[in-house]
Amino acid sequence: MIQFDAVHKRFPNGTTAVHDLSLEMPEGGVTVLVGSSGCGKTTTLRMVNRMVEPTSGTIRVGGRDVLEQDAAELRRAIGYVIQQSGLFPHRTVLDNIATVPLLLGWGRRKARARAAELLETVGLTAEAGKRYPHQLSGGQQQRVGVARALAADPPVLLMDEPFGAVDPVVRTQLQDELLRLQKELSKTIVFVTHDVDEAVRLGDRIAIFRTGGHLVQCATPAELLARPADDFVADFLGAERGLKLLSLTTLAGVPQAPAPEGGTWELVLDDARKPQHWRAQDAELPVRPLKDTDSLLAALNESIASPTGFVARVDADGALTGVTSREEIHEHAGEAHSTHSTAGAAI
Ligand SMILES: Nc1ncnc2c1ncn2[C@@H]1O[C@H](COP(=O)(O)OP(=O)(O)OP(=O)(O)O)[C@@H](O)[C@H]1O
Repeated sequence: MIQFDAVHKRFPNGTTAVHDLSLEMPEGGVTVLVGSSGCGKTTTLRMVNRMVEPTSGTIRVGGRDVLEQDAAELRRAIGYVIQQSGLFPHRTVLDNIATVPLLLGWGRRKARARAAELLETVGLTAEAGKRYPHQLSGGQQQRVGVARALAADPPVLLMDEPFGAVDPVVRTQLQDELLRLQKELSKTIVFVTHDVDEAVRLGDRIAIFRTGGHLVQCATPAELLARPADDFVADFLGAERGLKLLSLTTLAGVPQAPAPEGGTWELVLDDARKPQHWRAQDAELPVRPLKDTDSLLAALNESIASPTGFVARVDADGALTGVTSREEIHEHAGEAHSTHSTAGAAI
């Protein structure tokens, strides 16, 4: 969908922001651009909709060279979300969302109806639509930014650190929302972030840049974590690279057994067989039951916190299906790691 072919960007002051970039961003997927500050992520993103023009090389969107298209038209066909949401302060939320449809000549009624529909899609109430941007929280403003970018249903979305300015809890919620929306909409998304965890969570592919606008590696999150191309990538991914890899593997294939009885600690269930807590003679400790869709990393974490080393496993309704031991989780964690590390090694 988006193709960079030998793209260079040198600013008039002599700074090379992007160096000989060849990269394909697949249709319907999320490509995350990461790297340290000043490595050319934003410049790369902004060349897609011609907010920055390349010095040389070709960028194609949907097979068409962006330089051969009218810049304003191109921009209207590409959604753009930035960190500070970029909303117009003197327009209501609903009118902000309706901006591009109005520019496209949809007519006020149709544009507003579309905006109202999108408010709901991004989890905001109709009442929020009547407010002005400053009357919303930072997280809500970011949701409006996403709704505005989606308004004309563009096939491509460019997102430049869209969740960089909100606290970690809201950030996780916004990431979840984006993943949910993406399942429905399958947009081609280019997403810039500094945060490796965010990249691993959201990316179908991750492109890592280093200073001077050099692309070092572009791969799926699992490939990248298991087989970083060089020390720069390994350092960038951090010392917990192995643990991050476990966040990509689910508990589904890990066996479970009936909860043990008669030991020091007992798993207490309610009438619906939902785990409540671990109980000993004169102590109670919390339990965090896990579903098959939870990650091996969450399981490892819970097995360390559990007084018995057992993780309680539940079905979709939260009822106990069995337990898994710390040893079993360790063994599967090791296997998951070696599978990812050796997969493709023979290619
Ligand atoms: N308009 C400009 N004129 C001159 N130099 C620029 C311009 N825009 C960006 N640069 C330089 O180009 C390089 C890449 O900038 P860019 O904003 O693309 O990096 P980035 O990876 O997005 O950084 P950050 O993560 O800090 O946002 C930097 O050295 C920056 O100072």
